[in-house]
Amino acid sequence: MLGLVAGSEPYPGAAVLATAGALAMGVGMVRLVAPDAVRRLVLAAHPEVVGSSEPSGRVQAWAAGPGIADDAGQRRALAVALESGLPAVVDASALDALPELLDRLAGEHVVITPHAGELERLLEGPSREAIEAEPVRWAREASAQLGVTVLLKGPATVCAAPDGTAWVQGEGHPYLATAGSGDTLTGILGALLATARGLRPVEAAALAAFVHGSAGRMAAESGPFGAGALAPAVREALSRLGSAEPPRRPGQG
Ligand SMILES: NC(=O)C1=CN([C@@H]2O[C@H](COP(=O)(O)OP(=O)(O)OC[C@H]3O[C@@H](n4cnc5c(N)ncnc54)[C@H](O)[C@@H]3O)[C@@H](O)[C@H]2O)[C@@H](O)CC1
Ligand SMILES: Nc1ncnc2c1ncn2[C@@H]1O[C@H](COP(=O)(O)OP(=O)(O)O)[C@@H](O)[C@H]1O
Repeated sequence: MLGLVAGSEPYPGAAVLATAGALAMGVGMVRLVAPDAVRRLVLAAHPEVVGSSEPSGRVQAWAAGPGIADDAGQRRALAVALESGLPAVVDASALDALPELLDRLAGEHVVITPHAGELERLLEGPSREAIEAEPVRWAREASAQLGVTVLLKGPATVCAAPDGTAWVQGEGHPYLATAGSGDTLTGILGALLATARGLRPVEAAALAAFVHGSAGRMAAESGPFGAGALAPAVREALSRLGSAEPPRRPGQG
C-alpha cells in the first residue's frame, strides 16, 4: 500500500498521473491524501483508489509532493510520512518543506526527486547550470549533505546514496521532458518502495528511473507524447522486460 500526497486545485492532474504511475507498477492499493475536488478527479480515473483529506490507515511507503499547494491535511500527511520512518519519496512542492523537517527526519529511506532547478534551491550553492553540467557530483554532494537518497532528474538521471553509491541511467528519451512526467516517476518510485523488499532505496530509485526511461522510449516509438501515455507504456515496458508479474506484495507467500 502506498500513501500518496498529491494534487491541488491548480494542479489536480499531478495526482492522477502519480496514481497512474503507481498502479501501473502493480502496487496493491493507493491511499490518496488530497482535497475533495482532487479526490473526485482521481477516483473518476482510478476507482480503486481510497482517498481522504487527512492521513489515515496503514501504508508500506509514502510519496509526497506532485502538484501540492497549501493544504493543511496534506501538510500533516507530509509530517506523518516523514515521522513514520517508512520509505518516502519527497518530490516537487514537498521539497520546499524539507529543510525544516530534515534535521530530525533525514535518512537514506527518504528519497528526494528534484530536477536541477529544485536542487539549486535546496543546496544554496551551485547554480542550476552548474548542477546540469556535473549531475553526478551534485547528486552525491546533495545526498551526503542532506543525509537522504537523491534522484536527480535530467537527460540522464543520477541516483545517489549518502555513502557515495551512485547509479546513472540514460535510458530515457527527450520526449520525457513533458509536463507531468516527473509526477508519473514519483508514483512509479513510491510503488517500488512500497512493494520491492530487499532493495536499498538508491536501488529502487535507479530501477524506477530505468522503468520510467524505458516506458518513455517505448511511448516515443509512435511519436511525441504527453505524460498520460506513460503509465500504459510502463505496463508494456514491464511486460517486454520479461517481468509482467507485479512485484510481490508483503504477506503474499
Ligand atoms: N498536470 C499537472 O498537474 C502538473 C503539475 N505539475 C506540478 O506543478 C508544480 C510546479 O512545477 P514546475 O515544474 O512548474 O515548477 P518548479 O517549481 O519545479 O520550477 C522552478 C524552477 O525550476 C526550473 N525548472 C523547471 N523544470 C526544470 C527542469 N526539468 N530542469 C531544470 N530546471 C527546471 C524552472 O525554470 C524554474 O526556474 C509541481 O508541484 C509539479 O508537481 C507539473 O509536474 C506539471 C504537470
Ligand atoms: N533530455 C531528456 N532526455 C531524457 N529524459 C529527460 C530529458 N529531460 C528531462 N527528462 C526526464 O523527464 C522527467 C521530467 O520530470 P520533471 O522535471 O519533474 O517534470 P514535470 O515537473 O513537468 O513532471 C524526468 O524524469 C527527467 O529525468
